[in-house]
Order: sequence, then C-alpha cells, then structure tokens
Amino acid sequence: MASKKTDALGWVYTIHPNNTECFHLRMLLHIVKGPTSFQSLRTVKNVIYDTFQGACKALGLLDDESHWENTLSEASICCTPKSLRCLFAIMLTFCQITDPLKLWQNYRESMADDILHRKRQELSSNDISFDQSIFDEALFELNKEVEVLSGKSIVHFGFPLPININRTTINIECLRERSYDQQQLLLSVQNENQLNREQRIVYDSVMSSVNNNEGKILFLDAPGGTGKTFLINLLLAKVRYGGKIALAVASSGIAATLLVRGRTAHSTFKLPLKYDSDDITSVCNVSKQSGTGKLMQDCCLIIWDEASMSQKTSVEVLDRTMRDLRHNNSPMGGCTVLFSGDFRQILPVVTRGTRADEVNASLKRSYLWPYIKILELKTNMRVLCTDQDNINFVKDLLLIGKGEFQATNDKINIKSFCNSVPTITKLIQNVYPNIQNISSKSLKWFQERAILSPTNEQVDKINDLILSRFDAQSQMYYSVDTVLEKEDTVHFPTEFLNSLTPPKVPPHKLILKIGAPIILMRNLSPPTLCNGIRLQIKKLRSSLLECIILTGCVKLPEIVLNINMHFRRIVQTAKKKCAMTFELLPQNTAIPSTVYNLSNTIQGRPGIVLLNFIIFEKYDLINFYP
Ligand SMILES: Nc1ncnc2c1ncn2[C@@H]1O[C@H](COP(=O)(O)OP(=O)(O)OP(=O)(O)O)[C@@H](O)[C@H]1O
Repeated sequence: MASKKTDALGWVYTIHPNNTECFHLRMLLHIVKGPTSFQSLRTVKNVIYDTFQGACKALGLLDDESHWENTLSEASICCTPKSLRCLFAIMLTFCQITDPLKLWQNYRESMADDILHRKRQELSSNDISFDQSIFDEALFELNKEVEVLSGKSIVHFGFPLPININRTTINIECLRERSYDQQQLLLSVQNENQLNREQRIVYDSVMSSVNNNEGKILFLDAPGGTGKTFLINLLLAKVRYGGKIALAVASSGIAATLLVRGRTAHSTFKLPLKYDSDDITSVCNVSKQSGTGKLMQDCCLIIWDEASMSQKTSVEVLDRTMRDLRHNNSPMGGCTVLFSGDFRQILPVVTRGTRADEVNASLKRSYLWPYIKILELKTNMRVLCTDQDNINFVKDLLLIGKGEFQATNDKINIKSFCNSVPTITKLIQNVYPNIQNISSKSLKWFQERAILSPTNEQVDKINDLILSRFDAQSQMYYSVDTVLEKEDTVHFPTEFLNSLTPPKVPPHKLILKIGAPIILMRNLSPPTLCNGIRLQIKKLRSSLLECIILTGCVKLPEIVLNINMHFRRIVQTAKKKCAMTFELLPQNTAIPSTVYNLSNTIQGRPGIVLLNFIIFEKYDLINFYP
C-alpha cells in the first residue's frame, strides 16, 4: 500500500553480502529502471550476464581489480607511454591496488613503447624488440613519477629494483627545482620593467635580501587584484634565472596552481597534518639527508602565498625545521621568506572554533610576527583600465574588509553594488549565455566564468540545470560505496550509502558531458593535477576521462590529461553514528563551485548564489570574499 508521505510501495529487505546473488539482485533493483524480468536486470549494454553479481560488475558497482585492468586497457589505446606511466603512478599511489605487478606485466609494453621507439631511432634499426633493459628503463621512469607523487620508490609497491636504479641517487627534488626552461624564465624576467612603484619596492626588498643573504622575513599585505601573483611569479623567475632555488608554496592547492611550480605548503615541507594550537615542539617530517631536507637547506627564497589563511603553528613548524636543518638560529634559518595574503579575507579555519580562536590561530599571533616586515600593495591593477563601476565595486569590497562600509542596522545591502537576478535560471542565462552551442565556445569563454555557491546541494542543482541545457555525449559514473566493517552492511544498506552527500565528496552518481568544465577535488599530481583546478572534458570513456586544463598556472591546453574514473567512497561507522570518509576521489562537475575555491581563479563573469535564494551576479566581478 502506498505510504501517505512518500510514493514508496514497499520495503526492500536488507540482505547480508554473504547471500551473494540476493545481495546483488537487491543492488540492481535500486539502479535499473523499469526492469521487465530477472533477465532484463542481468542485461547490461545488450549483454546478458549469468549472474546478478556479473551484471553489477559490468555496471561498475563493485569494487574489484577489474577496474584497474579496464582503465589501463582503455588508456593504452589513447594515451602516450609517458602519460600512461603517469596514470599508473597515480593509481599506484592513491588506489591501493592489490596486484600492481600483474598490471605492470600486462601493460609494460604500452608503457615502454616510447623507449623502444627511441632505441630503434638511435640504432637505426627496426629489428630491436622489447627486452629486459627496455622494461627496466620504463620502470625507472615509472619510479621517478611515483617518487614525486608519494615520496616512496616503486619497491614499496612490490616492484623489483630496476637495474639502473642507481641513477635515482640524483636528488630528484633538487633537480626539479633547478631544471627550468631558461628561455621561459627570461621572458618572465622581462616583466620587471612593468612593475608599478609599490611592486618595485617589494621586488627590490626581496631581491636585496636574497642577493645579500639578509634572511629577511616579509609579509606582503595586498588585497585581491593588486598584482600579488604577478609580482610573486616575477620574483620566482628572477631567482630561478640566477640558478638559485626559490620555493613557491600556498596554503591551498588552488592558490598554489597560480604560482609557477607552486605546491601546497604541506606537501612541500611535509608539515604534520594535525597539531595542537599550542604545539611548540613539532617539526616537519624531513631528514637532513632527504631530498626535501636538502632542498630546504639550499633554497634562498620561500614564497608562501595566502599565508593569512594558514595556521600560525604550521609556519612555526617550518621555522623550527629550517633553523635545525640550516644550523642557523635566525628566524627561518636565515632564509628569505615572503609571506603574502590579506587578513581581510578568510582566516585559518578552526573546527568548531570561535572568531577569537581563528584570530589566535593566525600568523599575526605567532612569535614570528615581530620579526616580520610588512609591505603593502594598494593599487588594484585588475580594474585599472575598466569602467568606474568596477573601480567603485573594488572600493566597496575593501571597505567591507576593513569593516568601514556604511551599514544600516548592521546590515549591508548587497544589491547596492551588485546586479541582482530573481532566479537561478536567469543567473545561468547571464553567466553562461547561449550554452546550447557549447561546442562553439572557446577555452577563454569557460576560463572567465563560473557560478559560485556556498552549499553542495545548490552546486548539484545548478550543475544538473546547466548540463540539461546542452546536448553532448554523456556518461554516468557511479562511486563504489562500502562500509569499512563488513558486518555493518546490513545496518547501512548500499542505497543509503549512495544517498549520502558529505562535503568534499562527490555524489554517488556523477553525470558528465563532453565539453563540460569540471573541478578536480583531489591533489593527484601537483602542480598539473591539483585540488581545485578546472578541466574541460574532451572524451568520456567507461573508466577514463580525457581532459584539458582550463585554469591554473600550468596551462597546457594542448595536452590531454587522463583521469581514472573509478572512485570509492568508504564509510566508517562508529556505533550508531555514521561518518563518511573519503578514500579516492577524482572530480565533480564544476560549473558551480564553492565560493572560496574559485574566487581566486576567475577574472571574468562569475555569478554568485547566496543562501536563502538571494541570487545576484556581477559582470566583471573582481573578487568576492564572503
Ligand atoms: N605591473 C603590472 N603591469 C601589468 N599588469 C599587471 C601588473 N600587475 C598586475 N597586473 C595584472 O593585473 C591582474 C591582477 O593581478 P594578479 O592576479 O597578480 O593580482 P592578485 O593580487 O594576485 O589577485 P588575487 O589575489 O585576486 O589573485 C592580472 O591580470 C595581472 O597580469
């Protein structure tokens, strides 16, 4: 009998996974729409499977090793050997594959094809075929990728040591920091004469500290649009052009993508992930002999962007480690450090903390703050040549940041400086006009627009609306949701796990369309594949996505990146509570994203959705900080 409140007809009993076929039949009943027989339930893409379990496997609903096999099999057709090795390195590092050696044996020829080709050219002979030395060389290249991603060698993943592994004694991290394209650096250094007066003061101050080993610690206080990134990248280029090591880090992956060879501070310095706010003993997880340790001893400039968002403790951990590594008791071991950020924006996030806790966790409350010299940028370079409207808008934002904006009854009327629109549909029309013709839109068109929303629920809703507006080949990807303890399967049925949409985890059902921009939600291979970068889908395969990069410092529109689309969501249950932990995750459709994530990367036409259905958008919106 139909329930009064819902349109449910009945209750599907939970089944223990030991009752294999029933368990999988139940799973299919939740996925397959309008089945007419048991056989139609077992049919996937016109193939009739013998068992319900087989059909579930074909639909990608089960977590088994065949996913990795399928991924590599698809990738070996469409990827270059180098990108296949990159993909395999990512899989080794993040996917907890049970038998990676078997995968290597099956696909090593595809991964070593470029080496064979090179050898044939070198010896001008087409008779050369695959042999152990070629596989060893491919293994060596794979090892390099894995070391960069995980800091571990392939031996850790059960691989044999390639014979020529001795070459890895070269410090890969130092090598990477010294191997820049000099021509490219020279081009960047030529921007020097474009600096405005304020930028020039900062530039000279940093360069004199680097050149004379003064070990200054500076903080660049600069609101959005004043040319921080422009200046930082110039400083990095100048120091690197001189053959010295300059490390560029940021508090978040998305901010790091804007800096040349930028990485997150946590991954660069191996900062601890958890510490107490009053921790005075923790240090970075690096030894003096390690590659990172050597890099931290040799570098002469560290630039830490968005430092205003970092916990003071992480900066203090770095300070202690630098003093120790460099045998120098001056702040940061005598290395020149440039922090940059804007305390008017977001302060460090303190879980369940008060405003006072956030202020207390910020760099300004660190014992290092008295040693820090503050430099300022005030001229907004982004609106220099635009109309008065934009200039006023930037002024208003600054006033809000300083707490000086004229408020009535402590309330700010946002409508006074934004164009408000009445509905989400209208907002989509304004931000993505004529999205029906998606194939005619240029990369730039996508780069300069996005809709920002503070909640995942709205993000999903807007994604669905936008995706339904254009026709393109689409593909559905399902996450494999499981509970950590098998015994909990009965208490937390699969469809319940599928219905969960916790923060930072994509939904169970991900519908993607060719041409749609997506956002990567995980640091897979920084700085190219970094949490927060935007990509555009070029091809959809059953286990693989082919994408190009839309935003980030590494703009490689010609390079197709391959992302494995098998994702697991594992739920860890505690007594009767249930908390979802995120194990491996690729990406979500990203036309809308969370406000913070994208505010740094859009310089065109963003729209912003505020809660409670107040919707507004602003052409040429410069930056919005909630
Ligand atoms: N001296 C300069 N000459 C010419 N263009 C500049 C100069 N400084 C900055 N710009 C340009 O101004 C724009 C904004 O600069 P940039 O992105 O570096 O600002 P920002 O402070 O990093 O902003 P945000 O904090 O919002 O990321 C960019 O397009 C940049 O190329």
